[in-house]
Parts: sequence; C-alpha cells; structure tokens
Amino acid sequence: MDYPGNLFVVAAPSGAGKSSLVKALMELDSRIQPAVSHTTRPPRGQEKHGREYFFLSPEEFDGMVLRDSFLEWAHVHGHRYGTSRHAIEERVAHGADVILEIDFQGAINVKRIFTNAVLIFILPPSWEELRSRLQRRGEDSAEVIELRLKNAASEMAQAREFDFVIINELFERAVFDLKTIVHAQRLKFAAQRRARADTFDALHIP
Ligand SMILES: Nc1nc2c(ncn2[C@@H]2O[C@H](COP(=O)(O)OP(=O)(O)O)[C@@H](O)[C@H]2O)c(=O)[nH]1
Ligand SMILES: Nc1ncnc2c1ncn2[C@@H]1O[C@H](COP(=O)(O)OP(=O)(O)O)[C@@H](O)[C@H]1O
Repeated sequence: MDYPGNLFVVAAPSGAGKSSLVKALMELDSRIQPAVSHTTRPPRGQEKHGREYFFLSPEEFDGMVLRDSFLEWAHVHGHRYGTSRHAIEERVAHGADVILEIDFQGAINVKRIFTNAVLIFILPPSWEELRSRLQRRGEDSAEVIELRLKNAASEMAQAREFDFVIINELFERAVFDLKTIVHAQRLKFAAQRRARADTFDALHIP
C-alpha cells in the first residue's frame, strides 16, 4: 500500500522500555502521533481508557473482530490486543507520521500491509536488567512478570525480522537512536518522493 505518511512500529519484550522511549520521542517530536490499541487486558494503576489503550471486554473485542475493525490483532501474554484500521489508515493517508507499540506478530502483519513501515525492536541490556525493570515498574504481579519473562525469549528471537534493533541500556542514548531512525526515514522518504516526481517530469506525465 502506498501512502504519504510514515509508519513506525516499535516492539519489545515487556519491560524493555518501549513505552518510555516512545513517550520520550513524542515529547521531542510533535509530528509523531501515537495509535492507541484496543485490549482485553485490565488497566494498570494510572492507565486511562483511550490514552494507553481502549480497554474492552472480550465480547466487545469479539464484536470488533467480527466487524473487521482491526488491521491486525494478536494474543499476547494471555490477553488480546488489536490495532484498529481507523487508528492508522486515514492518518497515514493524510500524511501523518504514526507510531505503533505492538508485539512482534502484529509488527510483521503490519509490514505485510504497509510495506514501507519501519520496524524497530527494543532489547534490554541483559536478562537481569529486564527482570529488575519489570519488578521496579511495580505494575504486575510476580506471576504476570514470570509469564512475561518466559515469553521474552521467543519474542527476542524475532528481532532479526526487524529493520532496526536498539539496545535500551542508557535511556538517553536509546532515545537518540530512535530519533535518528525517525529522522533518517523522513529523509529517505522525501528523497524517494522527489525521485518519483522527477521521473514523472522527465516523462512529461502531469
Ligand atoms: N499485536 C498487537 N500487540 C499489541 C497491541 N497493543 C499492544 N500490544 C503488545 O502487547 C504486549 C503487552 O502489552 P502491555 O500489556 O501493555 O505490556 P508491556 O509490554 O509491559 O507494555 C506488548 O508487546 C505490546 O506491544 C496491538 O494493538 N497489537
Ligand atoms: N534505559 C533504562 N534504564 C533504566 N530503566 C528504564 C530504562 N528504560 C525504561 N526503564 C524503566 O523500565 C520499566 C519498564 O519500562 P516500560 O517503558 O514500561 O517498558 P515496556 O513498555 O517495554 O513494557 C519502567 O519502570 C521504566 O521507567
């Protein structure tokens, strides 16, 4: 699918720091718009409906699946998560730069549809640090943390399918890397559009 906006997709094992990095990027770059996903997971402490996620009952989620409202959806850590078509299609068609925070299955599915999407995988510096970030965040029970750590190994094996991998050790360094990727993509995209326009001019196509 060809579209005038850029689509960035960030995936990571739980606790690697993707929400913090995406939030920091958006504070530095007002052109980036988040896409709010839908989930059947219950909200954590400070999370608000419509801000971090649209929190749905399983029946409401089923309804959206039946109406074909999702661009992609997946089972992750025992819950369902989905990106609505509405959250992306219209916005990138109007030239917005949209960022998605979704799991690797969703990222790969999005790339099949939006072939120019830029896939970025965030890795923690070590297993110990991943565990301690999940514990320090203090939002999940010990059982939920164990499930997320168990799933992290297979998630990390998918990093090679992504366009870029960022190791989130020093936070400021990782934000800089993310910003650089976004900037490079915009330059590449602008150059491609210019090259296309030149071809049209050379062929005298209006
Ligand atoms: N496929 C897919 N995955 C999603 C979506 N929204 C969130 N996720 C992923 O679901 C996983 C769990 O998210 P969450 O419960 O917020 O925990 P977190 O990983 O600790 O931030 C993460 O890998 C998210 O990136 C979505 O719309 N589609
Ligand atoms: N580079 C970093 N160094 C230390 N702690 C970090 C770093 N990046 C994120 N964190 C912390 O780790 C925890 C998990 O980060 P979060 O953004 O919620 O991860 P994710 O969205 O990938 O699950 C949070 O408490 C966050 O403040």
